[in-house]
Amino acid sequence: MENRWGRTRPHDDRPPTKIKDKTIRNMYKRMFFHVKGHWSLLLLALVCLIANSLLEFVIPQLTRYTIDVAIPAKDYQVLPWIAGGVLGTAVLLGLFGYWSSTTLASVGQRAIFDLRNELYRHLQNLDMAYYDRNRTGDLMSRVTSDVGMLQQLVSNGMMQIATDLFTFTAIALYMFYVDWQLTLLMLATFPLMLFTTRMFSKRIRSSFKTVQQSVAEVSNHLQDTLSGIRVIKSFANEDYESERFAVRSETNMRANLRTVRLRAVYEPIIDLLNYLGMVAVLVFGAWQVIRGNLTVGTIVAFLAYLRLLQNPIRHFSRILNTIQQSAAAYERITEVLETKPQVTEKPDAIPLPPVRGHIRFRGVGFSYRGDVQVLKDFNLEINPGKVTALVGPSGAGKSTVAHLIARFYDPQQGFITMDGHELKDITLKSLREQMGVVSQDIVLFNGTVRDNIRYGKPDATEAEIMAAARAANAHDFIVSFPSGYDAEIGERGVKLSGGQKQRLSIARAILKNPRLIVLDEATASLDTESEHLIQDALSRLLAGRTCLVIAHRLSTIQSADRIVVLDRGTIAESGTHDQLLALNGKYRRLYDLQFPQDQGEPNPT
Ligand SMILES: Nc1ncnc2c1ncn2[C@@H]1O[C@H](COP(=O)(O)OP(=O)(O)OP(=O)(O)O)[C@@H](O)[C@H]1O
Repeated sequence: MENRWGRTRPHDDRPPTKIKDKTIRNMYKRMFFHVKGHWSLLLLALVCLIANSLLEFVIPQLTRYTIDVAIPAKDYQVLPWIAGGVLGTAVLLGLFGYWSSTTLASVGQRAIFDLRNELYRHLQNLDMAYYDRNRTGDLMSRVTSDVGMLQQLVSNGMMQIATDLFTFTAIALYMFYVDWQLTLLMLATFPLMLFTTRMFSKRIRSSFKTVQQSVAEVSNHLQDTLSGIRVIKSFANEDYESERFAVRSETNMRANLRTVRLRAVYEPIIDLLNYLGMVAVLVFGAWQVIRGNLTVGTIVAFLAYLRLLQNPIRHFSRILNTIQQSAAAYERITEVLETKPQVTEKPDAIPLPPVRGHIRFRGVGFSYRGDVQVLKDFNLEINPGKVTALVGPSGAGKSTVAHLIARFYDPQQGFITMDGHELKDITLKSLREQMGVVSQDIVLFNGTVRDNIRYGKPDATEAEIMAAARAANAHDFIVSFPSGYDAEIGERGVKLSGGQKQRLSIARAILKNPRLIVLDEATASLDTESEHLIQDALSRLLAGRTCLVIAHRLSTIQSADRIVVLDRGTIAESGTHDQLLALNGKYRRLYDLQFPQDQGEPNPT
């Protein structure tokens, strides 16, 4: 299934997709669903917020009492009580405020913790085709900055709306009770505020989506260029890359400026409408006081309540930003979460019994993107305990065969069996656990040498780790490091030479001790010494197992039990080295190309 959101386009000038109100509703549902384990905390926060709203009533009432009762009655005794009442209320407001914000923050953090982990788990389970379509930087920004946006929503926006509604209704009802005419007059500005808010919210929301997309572009660029910094330096392209980065940063800056401009217009309009409400209360209220219908204290209290009533609207403009930002982020997160992996396990998939390694491809047809057929009616048998080598020109489909065995992709036609079980019928874990893949693209993780060797068997003992390192001819160079097995290797093993990295990856595979080995041979040429050590390590790795060797150089596979020559997705020839040479076909031509000096004579090495 093609993910319509999957690909991000650099320099995308198209207007951002509009976020629907439904997205916001779903987001709220989802965030509440995520905090459902923490209802008690949420309830506590709600109680504190309601207490806060109720306490807001107290100070204006005390003010009204002072002006209307205490001052005319010259009641000195009551003043310390009023002072105490105001200060006490302020202290309580502070306490409830503290409790509500800390509880909300902890609910928010937990909801985000769950969501981020779910997202990461989902990403881990998506298939390779998904990673072919999507860029790493973009996915990274979804797990980091987009999830962070939602955090804002959970801890600031979500409950604030509930309490604002509560405060608003309580105060409005009270004011109606005291003076309905004044209240109606005051509320006349609110429809205008709502209309303005709605009008701006749409624009702000879509401009936030542009901001998020531009963050993803920046992140993509960073990921590509920082991990490929060697290439950039070797081409002396630092300035060129800096310029390309500046272009992406500029898109981000412009998108941010647009949102700032929108808010800069929106907020003063709301303030103006607020003042309009105040003018109405002041003028109409004063007129009522002059006519003797209202007391001065009531007007003062009314003005204080007006501020409280307007607070939710003012908050709303701030929360609006958070909501818009989070909705944009939420949409990008759900795009990932709703993507179903194409390579899935059947509900009744069985674990593969201890593998012998009898692999059969039957009428397999495969293409990566549906346009170019990489394998066509492909039939291959790999015998257990034997070394089968795949050779052929670049792009013939050799690595694809290995990808299909590991079930990184599923074929569109035909089927593949392992010891008689169709791959689709067995669990992915049991298949991959019994395979060792040693690839030309060696990935070592940041950590110590020991951590990297142990990756295939996390519970390995020290003795097992060292035995594997010895078998891979890696022990000697490891102990020559000042901290030996505890030596930290940099990101992707940059502190090691190419040959050392290969030997570590062989040690990792030897320790895992799989029955089936897929060896995607390195094309990089190494010095003779290193080459010899690696070949020696490999022969130990392959001994007694079922092996599929994807060979780029023919020198290393001449002793294979069977050599299969691939050409444009089909098998052109197969047999032993000598049989194939005698056939005088494609293998012979490949061989003569690589060893022009021994025309006709098999190379004994
Ligand atoms: N992830 C992918 N998405 C799309 N097309 C791909 C992908 N991987 C490989 N291909 C295409 O499939 C074809 C076979 O590729 P494959 O890597 O299997 O060839 P190969 O024989 O291993 O080549 P080489 O010897 O150069 O590694 C090539 O045309 C390649 O461009």
